[in-house]
Amino acid sequence: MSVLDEIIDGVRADLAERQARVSLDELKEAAAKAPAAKDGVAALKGDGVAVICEVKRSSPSKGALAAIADPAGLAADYEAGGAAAISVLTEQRRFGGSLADLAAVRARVDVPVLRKDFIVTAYQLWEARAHGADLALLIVAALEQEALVSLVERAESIGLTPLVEVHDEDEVARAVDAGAKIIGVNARDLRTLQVDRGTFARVAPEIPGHIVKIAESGVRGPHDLIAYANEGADAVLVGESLVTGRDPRSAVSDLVAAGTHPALRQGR
Ligand SMILES: O=P(O)(O)OC[C@@H](O)[C@@H](O)c1c[nH]c2ccccc12
Repeated sequence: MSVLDEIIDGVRADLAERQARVSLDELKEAAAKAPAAKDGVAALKGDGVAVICEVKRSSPSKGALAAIADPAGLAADYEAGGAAAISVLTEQRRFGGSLADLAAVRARVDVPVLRKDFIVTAYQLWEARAHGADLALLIVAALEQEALVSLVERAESIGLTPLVEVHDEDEVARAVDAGAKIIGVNARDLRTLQVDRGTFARVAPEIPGHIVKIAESGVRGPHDLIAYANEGADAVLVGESLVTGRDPRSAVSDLVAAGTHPALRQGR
């Protein structure tokens, strides 16, 4: 069984517990009361390279990264540094996240918020919206095509912008067929947990021009952002290097400065 399969087994078990506690109707009521969803595509399409910053306590590859006692405070630092959006890991077993983290971050920042999890049912999309998310991650490798198509449609119908994650050319074709408007290319293969920073350069040319392209994982600092920008990234998604660094706000502003540098813009 791959790591991805193991993670999803755990996600399904936790999901069954929540479904036993909270009905879909209750979630829909909460979603109706949530602040209107922000436009995820617009937030990532400005001048320069948008920086999406992640609230991430641990990971299956590295174990514990940072305690993050105050996820909303961290998100506020990210926003102050110029983050275009905040990604909140809500998977509990391997990443140490929760829906409470998502709600806390949502209450604190104005930029769009992504629910980062292993979404396999529409119930989780309603949870995302009920806790104030604007975007939701859908991982192609975790879903049959039929499920992917229906989750993309459902996400959009409830106001969420799907961020569809791929890690090879075949998955790009599936994401495009499913109608993705934002595609994230994950340099980490979730089946093996190996990072290959060449993934974006290989896979991005397969993504049609009108689709927002995000380079995900393994961004250590401005030099990686610049490399991804030169390969056509509209945005980067950064977790580990921010949560393990000393000063997340200045680390984000260094990334944002690199991504808006005039020399970079000319080349894009
Ligand atoms: O911490 P990093 O290497 O900067 O990566 C962030 C993000 O890309 C990574 O957390 C991620 C990308 N896709 C995912 C899917 C599920 C869980 C986590 C992820």
